[in-house]
Amino acid sequence: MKNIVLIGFMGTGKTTVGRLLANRLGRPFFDSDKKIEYENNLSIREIFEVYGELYFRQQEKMIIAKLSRYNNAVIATGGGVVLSLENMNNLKRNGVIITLTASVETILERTSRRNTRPLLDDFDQREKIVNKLLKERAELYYNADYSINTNSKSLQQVINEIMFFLRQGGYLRGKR
Ligand SMILES: Nc1ncnc2c1ncn2[C@@H]1O[C@H](COP(=O)(O)OP(=O)(O)O)[C@@H](O)[C@H]1O
Ligand SMILES: O=C(O)C1=C[C@@H](OP(=O)(O)O)[C@@H](O)[C@H](O)C1
Ligand SMILES: [Mg+2]
Repeated sequence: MKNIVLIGFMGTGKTTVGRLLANRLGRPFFDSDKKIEYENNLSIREIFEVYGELYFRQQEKMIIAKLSRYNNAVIATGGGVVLSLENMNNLKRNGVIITLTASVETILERTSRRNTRPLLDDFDQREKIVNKLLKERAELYYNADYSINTNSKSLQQVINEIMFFLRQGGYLRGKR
């Protein structure tokens, strides 16, 4: 069975939704950021601080290439995965791609709970940075099989919507 791959901006819910969806489907779950942290024995924040973003993007490419060879998994990606066409081609080869979206307001609210995202460190500039990055990336997030606006939807609602799409698309082979 194809992998189910979640893409989208920071704070749209990829990591949280991915884990719950994998539970619901009884499939293995992988988060590319978690894998990068594990393989480097450093947090994403530390990787950015010590080695810089370029190194992080190289690590991300390697991990995405690896995860893309899996089957039947749910894969949550980092928000910048779309910046590389190579990443997207790898993920698409054996995956159905679902984009999660949210408004700037929702993104700011959800990403303010934990400061684990080095790109959003500058507190006073966060709204500006989110707007700028969204502008640069918005089009890239269209590169998907399905898209869900998660604004004012509960996690359960988002997961139900994904399940509906997967069933309709025949991605679940008649399973619940
Ligand atoms: N639909 C939702 N409703 C309410 N909170 C959400 C929703 N989706 C995600 N969150 C919360 O937003 C925060 C960021 O979610 P996360 O899964 O880390 O996003 P991402 O991996 O896309 O950056 C978490 O605290 C998570 O619980
Ligand atoms: O958008 C980005 O460039 C990033 C998103 C983060 O993941 P989440 O989207 O899960 O927050 C993480 O990969 C890193 O901080 C860079
Ligand atoms: Mg995440």
